[in-house]
Amino acid sequence: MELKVIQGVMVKPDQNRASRTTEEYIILSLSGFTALVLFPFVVLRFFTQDWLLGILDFIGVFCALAVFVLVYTTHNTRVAGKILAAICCCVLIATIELKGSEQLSWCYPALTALFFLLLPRQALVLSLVVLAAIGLMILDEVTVVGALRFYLSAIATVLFSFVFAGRMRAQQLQLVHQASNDPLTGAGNRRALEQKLLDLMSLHRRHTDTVTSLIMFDIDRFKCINDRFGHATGDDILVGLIQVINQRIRTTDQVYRLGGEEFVVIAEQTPLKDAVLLAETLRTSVENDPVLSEYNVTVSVGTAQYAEEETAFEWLGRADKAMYRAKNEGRNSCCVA
Ligand SMILES: Nc1nc2c(ncn2[C@@H]2O[C@H](COP(=O)(O)OP(=O)(O)OP(=O)(O)O)[C@@H](O)[C@H]2O)c(=O)[nH]1
Repeated sequence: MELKVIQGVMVKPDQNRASRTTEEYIILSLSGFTALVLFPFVVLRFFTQDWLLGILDFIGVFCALAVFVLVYTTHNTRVAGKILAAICCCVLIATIELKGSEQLSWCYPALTALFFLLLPRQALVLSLVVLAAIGLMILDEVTVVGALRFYLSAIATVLFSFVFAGRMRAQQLQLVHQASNDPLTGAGNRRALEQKLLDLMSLHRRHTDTVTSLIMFDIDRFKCINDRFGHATGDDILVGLIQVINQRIRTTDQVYRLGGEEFVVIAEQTPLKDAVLLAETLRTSVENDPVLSEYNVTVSVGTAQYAEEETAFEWLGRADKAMYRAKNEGRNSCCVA
């Protein structure tokens, strides 16, 4: 593949950084909304000199705003989601403890919110714990029928939310997989490679002692293989090749399909000398694989360690040139940039 073709993998950091994930939008809206809803209550409590609840609501508003600022500035949703879930539960329990069963209706929005903030199972467990705690608190206050009505409706809300959140999460994971993986081989696609390179560029800027190598390889004379055995067999060979590669690389490393029959392995925390050994292992594994060898499948490989200050495009370009040297030197070999 010529350099102009891999130019498609261009890295646009600013454009990427500007976008926010769905999780960020959910937490920003929930924290902003919580602060907005609670704020009138803070004013009301202080106005009616209900100091304890006023302070409690004020803490709720303060924490919700802190979470909003945290996510807005750092894009970190994991910690923020947990903090916001904890605030939700604490404010809910404290309000019911102070004001009694008249505040029970706040359970429904608060427990539903947990499913937006945590993983479905975490939210389910926390909701049931909170409901059990509330049950103990209101034990003397409500009639058996009242308790039954509350519990049935609250548990139904929790279960509906759990099922809905579970479905949403499964669909989201499926979409993420489809958007970042090549449908034929299951390897990461160009979009995933571009994102990985973006992350690596940012990592190298922050930690200049980071060492990363890139291994690019291309099947030799794949056109002849296709012509001789058919396109369907060619497809099977691509799938088999990725299986062989996946068996040889670390579980933390990933192989990406750059296009056609050209692939890239990003070897993190791997200096050039180790990457060269890995490249040779990959080449011999393909050559000696019992299934691939039936079709005389071999690969030409180019390896390049990331050099400080270079762009992702320059890095890929060096590996690409090394790979073409391997092709020109007779194929089924490895060259280093
Ligand atoms: N079966 C199959 N073939 C593909 C796929 N993508 C690309 N190809 C084929 O890969 C072949 C690539 O051919 P070339 O770029 O000429 O390279 P080559 O024959 O491998 O020769 P060298 O790279 O010079 O060793 C073309 O025939 C493409 O049709 C695919 O998804 N499935």
